[in-house]
Amino acid sequence: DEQGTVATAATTEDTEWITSISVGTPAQTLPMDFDTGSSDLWVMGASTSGTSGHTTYNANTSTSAEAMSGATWTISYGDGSSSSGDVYTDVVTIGNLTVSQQAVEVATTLSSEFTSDTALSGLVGLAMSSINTVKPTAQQTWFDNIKSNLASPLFTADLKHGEQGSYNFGYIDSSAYTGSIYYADLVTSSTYAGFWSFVSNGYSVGSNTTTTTGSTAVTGIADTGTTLLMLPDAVVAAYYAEVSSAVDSEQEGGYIFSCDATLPDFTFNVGEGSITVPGEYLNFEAISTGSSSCYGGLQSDSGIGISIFGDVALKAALVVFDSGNSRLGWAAK
Ligand SMILES: O=C(CN1CCCCC1)Nc1ccc2c(c1)OCO2
Repeated sequence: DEQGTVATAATTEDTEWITSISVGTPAQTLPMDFDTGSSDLWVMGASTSGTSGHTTYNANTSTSAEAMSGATWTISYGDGSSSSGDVYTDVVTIGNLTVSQQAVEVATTLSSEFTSDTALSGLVGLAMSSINTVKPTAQQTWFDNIKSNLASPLFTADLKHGEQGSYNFGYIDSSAYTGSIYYADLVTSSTYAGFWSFVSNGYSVGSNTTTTTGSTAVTGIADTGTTLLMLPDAVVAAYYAEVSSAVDSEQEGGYIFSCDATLPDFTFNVGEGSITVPGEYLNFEAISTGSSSCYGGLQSDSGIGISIFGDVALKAALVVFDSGNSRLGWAAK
């Protein structure tokens, strides 16, 4: 009945959270992006071009590494980034929990988004193994491999605004949240199968004084690998209608507003309850260094096909990825 916890820390502007894992024997420590929106654990290889400045994984120096002959993988993400390569199995330890034969996908090709992001060595996919990209045989995620050893078949994400957070495996830390955990069942329809997906049946803009509420039902995914909160046009327009300086900028590819604007809170329903994202989380960053125009943390999901509750929303909550009960839990903190 194992339990584990691992610290995670955001890069500048809360753009991505980096979490260290150990791979191989002797252990190679790698800074990774834990991504509940995908299901491949991949690492930059020591001999891969474009990895200078990165910490990389060398299967040749790991006595526990074994090549998975004939296996390959290739993945592309919603932001247009991509990577591909071959596959080994090796020992992978996260927060003192060890999977002895984890599929470790080694990148031999990397898009520029990854070669230029020297903060990370790869990704730990934490969505369902059904969407793992390894061929000819899809591989299990690290979580699916460790799950049966855990006290409870779940993990939690506790990302924080501008400070260190944590991922816990096998238990819910009762001191990490306030009030109740509100649960929503996973959505199993084809578009959402494979993701930590749920339906939010309403939202409101602003704190309890002036609020506009909407009954738009939003079906989205809890995605630690996506920075922003990406919701349907109608919801996003209703939010920015309360921000007098906001405009939907073609040039910037989304809503921008005056950096000194006081932004309203954004509240979305989950099950019997709701989660409130503080207005300050919805000012993502200046559109350029020193600019007085800022880019919104809430943007439209048009063109994506699904709504995404990314880090802007996740850091307002303790989020429970409850595999055992096929549900997602959200609690204030
Ligand atoms: O691509 C991602 C997340 N992805 C996680 C792995 C690292 C690279 C970024 N999110 C995303 C998903 C849909 C999108 C989008 C971004 O921009 C427009 O549509």
